[in-house]
Amino acid sequence: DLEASEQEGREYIMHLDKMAGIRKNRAALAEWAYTSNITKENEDNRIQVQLEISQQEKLAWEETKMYRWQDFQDFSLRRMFKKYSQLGVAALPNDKYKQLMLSISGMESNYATAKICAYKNETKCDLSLEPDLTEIFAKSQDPEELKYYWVEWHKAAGARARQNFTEYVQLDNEAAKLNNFDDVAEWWQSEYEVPDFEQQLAKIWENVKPLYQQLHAYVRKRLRDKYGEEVVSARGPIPAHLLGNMWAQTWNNIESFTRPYPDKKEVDITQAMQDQNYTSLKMFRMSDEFFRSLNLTAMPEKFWKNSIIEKPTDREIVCHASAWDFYDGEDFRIKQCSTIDYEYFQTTHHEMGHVQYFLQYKDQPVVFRDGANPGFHEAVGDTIALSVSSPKHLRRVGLTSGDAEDEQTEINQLYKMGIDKIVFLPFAYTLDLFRYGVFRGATTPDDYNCHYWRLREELQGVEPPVTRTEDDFDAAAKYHVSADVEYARYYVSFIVQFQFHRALCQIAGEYVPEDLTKKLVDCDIYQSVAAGNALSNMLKMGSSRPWPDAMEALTGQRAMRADGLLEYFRPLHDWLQAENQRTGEYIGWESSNIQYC
Ligand SMILES: C=C(C[SeH])C(=O)N1CCC[C@H]1C(=O)O
Ligand SMILES: [Zn+2]
Repeated sequence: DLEASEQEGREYIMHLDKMAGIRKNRAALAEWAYTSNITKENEDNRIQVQLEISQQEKLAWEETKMYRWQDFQDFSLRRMFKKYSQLGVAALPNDKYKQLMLSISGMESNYATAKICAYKNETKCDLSLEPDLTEIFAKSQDPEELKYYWVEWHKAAGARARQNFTEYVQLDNEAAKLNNFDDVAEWWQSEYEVPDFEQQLAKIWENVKPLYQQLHAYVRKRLRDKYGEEVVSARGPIPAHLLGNMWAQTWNNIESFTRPYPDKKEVDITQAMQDQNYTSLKMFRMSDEFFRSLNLTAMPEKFWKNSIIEKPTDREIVCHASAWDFYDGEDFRIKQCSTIDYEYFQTTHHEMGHVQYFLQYKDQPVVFRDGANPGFHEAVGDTIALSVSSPKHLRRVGLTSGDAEDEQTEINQLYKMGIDKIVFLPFAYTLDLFRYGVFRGATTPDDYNCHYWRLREELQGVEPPVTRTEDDFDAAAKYHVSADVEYARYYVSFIVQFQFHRALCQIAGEYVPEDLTKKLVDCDIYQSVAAGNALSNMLKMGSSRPWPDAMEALTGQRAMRADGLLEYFRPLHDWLQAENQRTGEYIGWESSNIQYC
């Protein structure tokens, strides 16, 4: 009868979940070994382990079909079975599975080991993306030098990945179909468990776009003032290589010469960190201390022993920052190639947020040890970093002596946050709108680069520094495209982190709507146990409930909405409108004169 089989089902799934934890631990160790020491031997071992594990997953998957779990009464039990009833890429036959793994690791190792020759010194050809090109893009104000490095990187990391990428699309779509999805786009979106996910993304963009266009217009004017009409036009897109970042995804590196009130005290946190002899370990210790001040969990001993927080000198590794759960309840790690600057100070909090989530849900069944949705996982660390980057907190830790808040300083502060958070949204939206089209077959290989730039121009208002053709494949010059990492998670994160931040600030008594002494922009939840407990209650849930339940637990809202972000940046939006009116700057952009289709 149903009762017995539900009890049998419970015993079975708890056993299967335990076995899954052991498999995931083994897979993570093999992947860590490879990405922290890129050798052919470690790549072969990683693929061998993934193949063996996929066999075991197939057997377990066959067994779950013996239970009529759809009729079970217990919500959690049904949810566990539902998740285990989806096999994933292991549904591919062995040879195709192996081919898919090879095409992805081929792209990822190409990206991680790509070396570029120095500008005006063709004999020095050992420059890496991290830290070399990243530092050049942060500091150089020479359009020709930036153009050179932009072109070389997109050749080495983008064009060279086109063949593997085309194969990956084909095989990953086959895996999607074996999981009863039309294509990978539908598979990725199923992670968000809402039927109108893509419409929600579009709605949010409509809400944020007016603010973005004002910020884009202001920045374009300031760049035109600096580089001249020949380099930056009055009404066209902004050339992508002038924005302080290889992908123009955040523009914080051009703050020093574009901020609204340049005569107000300069808040150069990178300089302050270097003057105070910050180390990578100090950044991690400070972040860990912030989480502990909220009554959240301290990093365990193994974390400090096993993490890699600086680029090794004796081997090649995947430098792109990552956080790792080894699913044994005690081994959690971060791998990143830290440099001592504001950007990596933020990244450290971002990655520590992932590990805090791992720690908070470590007692859930393995299958629920995940973010409520992928965007939630990306939002934890950033939410904490919103407090850390407030003038109040930076003064508390001695990173700025910034004068008391006045109107102009507040606009400078909101501008600094806006060129990080607002400008990121159209970039993130573009990356997965592009890949949705690719997976659906709407964008074919002979259109890949043209479609990519058409979207970037339409949504982000940027253009490539030089003509592009289909010999290029610029999308893969971004880590997540070369590493098969879905990107809508960051778009979701940059929206929900402001809903989380607002809720936490109210709980901490740091933000009181209409009370001008308790503004959202000044909020710092540091040492608020009440805020920490509220955050912990949401994080402990992992993916055991649909994400609207988790969102409601913390914010009282059940939907992701732009209102948190728009409320935070309201004063900046008003200022930008007035400023662009004053200068007569054209809002928006006409089509580019650069040939790319
Ligand atoms: C820091 C990570 C690792 Se999950 C990352 O990839 N991020 C963090 C913000 C956006 C995105 C990027 O770098 O493109
Ligand atoms: Zn992340």
